[in-house]
Amino acid sequence: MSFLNRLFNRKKPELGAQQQPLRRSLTEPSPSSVTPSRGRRSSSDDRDTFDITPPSRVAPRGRRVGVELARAKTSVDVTSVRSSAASSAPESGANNVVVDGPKTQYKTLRTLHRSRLHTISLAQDRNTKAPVVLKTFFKARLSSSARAKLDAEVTHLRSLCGVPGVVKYVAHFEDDDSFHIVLERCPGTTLIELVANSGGRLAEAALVCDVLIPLTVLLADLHRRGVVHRHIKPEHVLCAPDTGAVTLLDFSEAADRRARCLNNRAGTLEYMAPEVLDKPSAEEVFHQVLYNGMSEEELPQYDEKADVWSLGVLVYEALTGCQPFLADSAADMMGVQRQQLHELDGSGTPKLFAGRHLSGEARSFLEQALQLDPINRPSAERLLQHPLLQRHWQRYHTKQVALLGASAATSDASQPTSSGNSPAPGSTYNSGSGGLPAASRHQGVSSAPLPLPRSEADIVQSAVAAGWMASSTDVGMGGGGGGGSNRRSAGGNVASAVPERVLAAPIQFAVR
Ligand SMILES: Nc1ncnc2c1ncn2[C@@H]1O[C@H](COP(=O)(O)OP(=O)(O)OP(=O)(O)O)[C@@H](O)[C@H]1O
Repeated sequence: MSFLNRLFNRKKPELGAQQQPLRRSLTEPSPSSVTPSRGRRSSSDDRDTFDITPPSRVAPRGRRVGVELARAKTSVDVTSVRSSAASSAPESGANNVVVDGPKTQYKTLRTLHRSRLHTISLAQDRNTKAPVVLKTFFKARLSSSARAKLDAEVTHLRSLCGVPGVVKYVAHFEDDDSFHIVLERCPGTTLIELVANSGGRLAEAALVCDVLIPLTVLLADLHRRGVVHRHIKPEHVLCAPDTGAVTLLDFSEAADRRARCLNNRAGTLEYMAPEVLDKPSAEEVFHQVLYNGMSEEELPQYDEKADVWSLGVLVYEALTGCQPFLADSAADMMGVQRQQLHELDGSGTPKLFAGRHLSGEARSFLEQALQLDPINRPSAERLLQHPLLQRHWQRYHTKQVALLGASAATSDASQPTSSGNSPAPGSTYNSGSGGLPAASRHQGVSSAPLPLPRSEADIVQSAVAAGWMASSTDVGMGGGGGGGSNRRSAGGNVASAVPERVLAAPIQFAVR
């Protein structure tokens, strides 16, 4: 489904003169750092992937005009590195496989997704009848580094089990041929499908309430735990607007900042932050450490702000139906990002926003999340206070409260039970959440009383005072917003201009 939708629904961005259309043919050699183009490509390894989920609904064909069929889903290959590199083999329970259950316990129902290395299937636990997702990796095709990544993924999934919004780990085990990870089957469709089924782009209110707020809440939580996902993209976000649940998938690239240095390029090219693009591949890091005697700490590093950039790309894509940055290699991508953000069209608008119908708030949000310098980019926690989220927060919360009521009326049976795993240590959302509905627990909605709704004037005034926007005319404007904020963000240091705690997010977080 997502392959078809990507193929037909996602329009190419309108390219500036400097940005060349991507028309790489399949016979054309790929750049060495990039996986070969075929099907829906993955970032994290050398898998050529094909999503074979049958289409459920298809977006209107009218939106497909001008689709670039050869638009690259360019991915960086980071798996050829040997797993013994301390830097690139993240903290993991490597080789310490715990067998949680036999394969026969799970009845495979339908294949969702297939790649050279693995198959993802819908399955059912024969004992509990619980629906699960089975990720099966073919051992013969796994390099040692791919295996190390797999172990790291399991380690992250286990340690994050119970964290609202993280796909829930159920079990993992291996047999002679394969390695299996069993996950809770999450509700909803991927964001890419949601966008496609909404006619090629999402309305701002729907995006913010159903996706952006819960996803930013989740990222803020992960970052407080030291976890950087490094693989945020629409295919890895499952959304269920009906229940308010948003689930983040694929922790194969996740890294714990407290346990290792983030110094290698990882993720999917289109969603990769500038400070990640210019890092060496995992193999190059391995080489530097092993052969040149460099220590991990000597290599340039990046942090969780990389996820904030990817979030910005995801939001742009959902609102416009186009990917903001397209290039064939990491080096090209850095140039494209700079051009799109810094080069102005005739009317003084950055090319990225030229001809885009975005509200002033949406544009301001994107300008912040897509700051080239991570120092100027707000944290996920800080973005929760952005006027774009503030404006829709009341609606988001009202919806959550309605779900709470519906859930309470039904029964207490909404307690998560499928995995039986204990909650993650230190989870801020586990205690006292028993009375919340699944969706609310899922997204960490507090049961604390709400503050009074903020008036529009309040939001505007605070946004201007906080430096999110240059003037009140930037707020709520259609057609790309005011020029003032463009000019500021192009050269200004927003971080230094933003006073602390000017805007308070209505939902309070326990910061650990
Ligand atoms: N727990 C889950 N519940 C429901 N659907 C899932 C789940 N896990 C994966 N899927 C579906 O399978 C697709 C592929 O999953 P995922 O992206 O995690 O695999 P992957 O190993 O990262 O594949 P790739 O590397 O090709 O992106 C998702 O886009 C989603 O549609």
